[in-house]
Amino acid sequence: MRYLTAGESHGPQLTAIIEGVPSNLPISVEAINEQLARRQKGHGRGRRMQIEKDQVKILSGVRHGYTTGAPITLVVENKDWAHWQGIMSAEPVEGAEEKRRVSRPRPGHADLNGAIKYHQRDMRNILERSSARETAIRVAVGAVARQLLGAFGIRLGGQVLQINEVVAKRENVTLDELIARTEESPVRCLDKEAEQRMMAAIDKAKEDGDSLGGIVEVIVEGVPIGLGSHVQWDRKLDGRLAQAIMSIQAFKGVEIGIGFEAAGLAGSQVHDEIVWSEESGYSRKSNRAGGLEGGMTTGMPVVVRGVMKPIPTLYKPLMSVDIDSREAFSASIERSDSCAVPAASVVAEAVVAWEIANAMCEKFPSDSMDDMLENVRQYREYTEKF
Ligand SMILES: Cc1cc2nc3c(=O)[nH]c(=O)nc-3n(C[C@H](O)[C@H](O)[C@H](O)COP(=O)(O)O)c2cc1C
Ligand SMILES: C=C(O[C@@H]1CC(C(=O)O)=C[C@@H](OP(=O)(O)O)[C@H]1O)C(=O)O
Repeated sequence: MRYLTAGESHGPQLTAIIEGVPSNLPISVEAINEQLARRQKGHGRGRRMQIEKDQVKILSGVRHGYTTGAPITLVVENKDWAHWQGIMSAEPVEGAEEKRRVSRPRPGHADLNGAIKYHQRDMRNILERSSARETAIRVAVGAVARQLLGAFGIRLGGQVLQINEVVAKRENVTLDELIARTEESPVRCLDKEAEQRMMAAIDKAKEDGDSLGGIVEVIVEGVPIGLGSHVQWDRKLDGRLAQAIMSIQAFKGVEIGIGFEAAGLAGSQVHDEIVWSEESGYSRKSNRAGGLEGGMTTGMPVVVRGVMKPIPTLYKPLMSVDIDSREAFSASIERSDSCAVPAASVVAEAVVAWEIANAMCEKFPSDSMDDMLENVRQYREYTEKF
């Protein structure tokens, strides 16, 4: 499968074209909208989230609730477009081009590098596309991938593990419990005490005109053994997951399993011992590898973490340079979130869902669900008996 997204933050809409989704997959618009609503929540979001009420429109590739095998077009409209029509118009509109021009690049955003690279004297032309508004349509794409995974009993959830200095205590919970409890939390965190401190830290940052980052985790259960491959660099699933997470706006690091902690431990403390039983075949005593070895799934839950840096736009801006005068000025202030880590955990789930679904489609014949369901069933039987 593959997909592309298009659309500006304050343009009329975001669009995605997905190709390669098996035919005869039931698609629920409501389930896509649920994911879109999850992404809009979270303590620390800015005023834009009160304007938008993200809803998907499916414009192709689905008929009467089922995929046909044709490319699927998804659209999420920007309600804020109403306030930006002249400024963002594709046709020239007299006097509108100069309105909301950005000439003072924000440190940490794409403004300056993009302006230089694309020969743009108005950095709005960079900001509009680099904006994480684009993650809305990626969550819609991820929601289609989730529905595909669901047909094979593969499920996933996510949580926030850290915001700024506040680290959540780890708890051993089932995936169902994780999903239910994070849904109730304004910061998508299981640890109630940490949740309160995270919210206080976000409020304080907002008051100070500052912003905060953090760490999110995604867990995928029910994945068959052997998705991805060891044979070629670009087929390694751990590498693809890392790219997917790093492609989310503001993500600066990725870990799989115990990740960076492995550097300080001996091999005997890291690798997961292999066991076999009559009922379930091969399994592991632990899952420090996060469900991936040699670029392939082990059948244990896939565990991926990502670190998000603090939001670049600051209401108390850092110093920058005006590209017209080249004099020192405070960076420009755009309406902004102060912390989007909880929202980003939903985005992380979406991009991970896509990569796992894509790996499923590569491993199994995937023109239609009919082919795929039968092949996955046979393969699971085979792996249990191996
Ligand atoms: C869900 C989400 C919301 C974001 N909201 C903002 C925001 O309101 N203001 C801002 O300056 N950056 C925001 N960002 C981050 C920027 O989009 C990102 O830092 C920028 O595109 C530069 O890319 P880079 O940080 O990956 O280098 C957000 C990121 C995510 C994932
Ligand atoms: C619109 C979204 O996030 C936006 C991401 C973003 C950025 O610079 O990345 C800047 C802000 O845009 P605006 O200035 O229009 O408020 C966020 O609101 C969204 O998540 O749907």
